[in-house]
Amino acid sequence: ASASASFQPAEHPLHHHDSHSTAPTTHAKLIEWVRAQAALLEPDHIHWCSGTQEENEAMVQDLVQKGVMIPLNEKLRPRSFLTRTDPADVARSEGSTYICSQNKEDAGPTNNWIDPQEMRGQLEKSFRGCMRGRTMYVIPFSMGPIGSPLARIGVQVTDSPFVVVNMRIMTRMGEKVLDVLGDEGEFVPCVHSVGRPLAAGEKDSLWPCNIAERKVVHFPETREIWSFGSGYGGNSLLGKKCLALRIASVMARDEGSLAEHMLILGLTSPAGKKYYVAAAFPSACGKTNLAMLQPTLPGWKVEVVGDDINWMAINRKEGGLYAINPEAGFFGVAPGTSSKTNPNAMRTIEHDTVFTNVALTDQGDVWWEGMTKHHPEGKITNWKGQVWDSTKSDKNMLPLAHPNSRFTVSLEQCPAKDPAWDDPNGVPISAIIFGGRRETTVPLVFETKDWNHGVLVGATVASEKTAAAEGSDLGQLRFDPFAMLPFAGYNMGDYFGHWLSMPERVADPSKLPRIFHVNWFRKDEQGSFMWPGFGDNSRVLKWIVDRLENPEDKSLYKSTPIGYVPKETALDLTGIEDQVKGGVIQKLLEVNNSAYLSEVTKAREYFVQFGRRLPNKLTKELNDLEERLRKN
Ligand SMILES: C=CCn1c(=O)c2[nH]c(Cc3ccc(NC(C)=O)cc3)nc2n(CCCC)c1=O
Ligand SMILES: [Mn+2]
Repeated sequence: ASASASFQPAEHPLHHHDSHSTAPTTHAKLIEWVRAQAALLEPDHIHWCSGTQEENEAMVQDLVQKGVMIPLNEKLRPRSFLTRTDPADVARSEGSTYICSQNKEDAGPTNNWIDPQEMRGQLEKSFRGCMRGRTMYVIPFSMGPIGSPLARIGVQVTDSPFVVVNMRIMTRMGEKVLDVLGDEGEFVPCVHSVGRPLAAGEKDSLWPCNIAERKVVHFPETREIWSFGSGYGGNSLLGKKCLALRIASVMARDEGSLAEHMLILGLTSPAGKKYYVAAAFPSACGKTNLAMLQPTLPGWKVEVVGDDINWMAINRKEGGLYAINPEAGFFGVAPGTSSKTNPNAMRTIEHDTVFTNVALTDQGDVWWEGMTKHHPEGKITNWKGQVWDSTKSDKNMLPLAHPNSRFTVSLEQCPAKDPAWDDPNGVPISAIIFGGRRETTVPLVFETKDWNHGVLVGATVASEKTAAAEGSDLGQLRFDPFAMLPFAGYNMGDYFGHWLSMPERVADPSKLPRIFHVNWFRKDEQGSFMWPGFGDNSRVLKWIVDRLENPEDKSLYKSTPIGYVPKETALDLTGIEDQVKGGVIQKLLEVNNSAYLSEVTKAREYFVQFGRRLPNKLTKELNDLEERLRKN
């Protein structure tokens, strides 16, 4: 850890407190770092989290008693709770998220940057004394199975017990991590505060936060994370986006591995053969739904290793890339989740789940838009705590659940978890899928020609701005390279370069995963979706497996300027013939060269911002694509 990198606090004696749990006796470096934070933050108490069930129950009871966590109906949803945030603290705050590398160019044009010394001054002002009247919880946590060679350890100090409860679900947290850390072990130092010191006797609010001074700051060279003023998910559970993506992507660049915003799923064919697939999608593409897919194709099985983050490293013994899900839980978007769209998610959250900003029924259960076709009967309390009456249907109380409302639940209790979900050695990745949300132009699925072409496709992942989001520039592309736009911890041009460097790092490049692109969202002239999606996406997964198994089989694909596209006869459409009849499949698999030439133009425009940091190999891939499109 870069304990020394934290502020040089004025030498305050560490307040001697009746800490509820005992501080570790060894781990000198960790103790020193905690002392330095306590001297800066000036908490009234320090509590070293053990991670035990007893400790968790005590914290939950305390939060229930305060009204921060509302117990749900014990019969309908046992040991589950609802928490409402401050309406101003409902999502990641991208505008106040910073990558403070030594020099601005290393953060790159897609990240906010402030001079690190300037930022340290700002943080010093915000953090000094901010935990007065509160308890500083010390959370040792492992991202990845404890002791796994692919895992990384962090230690977070926070003044939010709600954060502790959620970190216990989302990470491997507590004393057992310290045993692995040992005396000299490296850990990522994470400092978090809601930014609301309490005066003696002052009553705490249900959701303390400090929106005016909210900031989430990363110092990549020293691998530090500082988050102030927000209690919300991605801003406060620092193992997730901050460590597992922004800091880990910098570590991966330096170590020759990959830290990606990807789901990992296990796919078993009717023949009983098992493949592991990773996939990156921009938001609103249903990444969690794919991770837990219930295939409609008979005999096919999908099991989930992870739905959000993927750490892949070269396996020297076996060759190729092996992946772990560094997380131990799901922090899923609730709206749109139903027994139709994701039955496995609905079964996972039947108990021991923490819900944030969903609606509360008069039965004491949760509800959100899309869970059922219609609002449930009776009175429902919306995410702001206002009571909505289905007979009056007052519009300005909608939506009842916030669009970014979440469920926090342990992966352990998912009925579709893969047997290797927590295998410390990771799982071998056979295919990487990139996806976009495109109503036009992009076919249902295609395979890229080789790794470098695959990197170009990853770099040009995009979603059309949906009517809802952007009124005017409909059909405009919103690029989200590798779905990492808010999460790459360094210059995006260099990030592309790192992906392009992988073939030189492995002994046998043919063992690298094959790269595909999918698009579930094509619409016809009437504006209806052409592809049934959901469980029927298993037909695309089957084609991908067929391609992995029989790369020479010419009946499976046609070669096009953008890559290998299924021959229509190569897609197993058993049972959905009616839904895709009348030329729909031909449209879904068609490659329109002139339409793709405008894709090339848009990509060139997008890449201008990376200047000389854009790898030449990527420019070459784009030029080759353009040449192929012009020739045909
Ligand atoms: C594994 C599933 C992936 N997937 C999809 O494959 C998918 N496809 C669509 C578009 C669509 C919507 C409705 C229907 N059908 C009916 C009956 O409404 C079909 C396709 N929406 C989809 N969604 C939901 C996106 C918002 C998060 C989705 O998650
Ligand atoms: Mn995500």
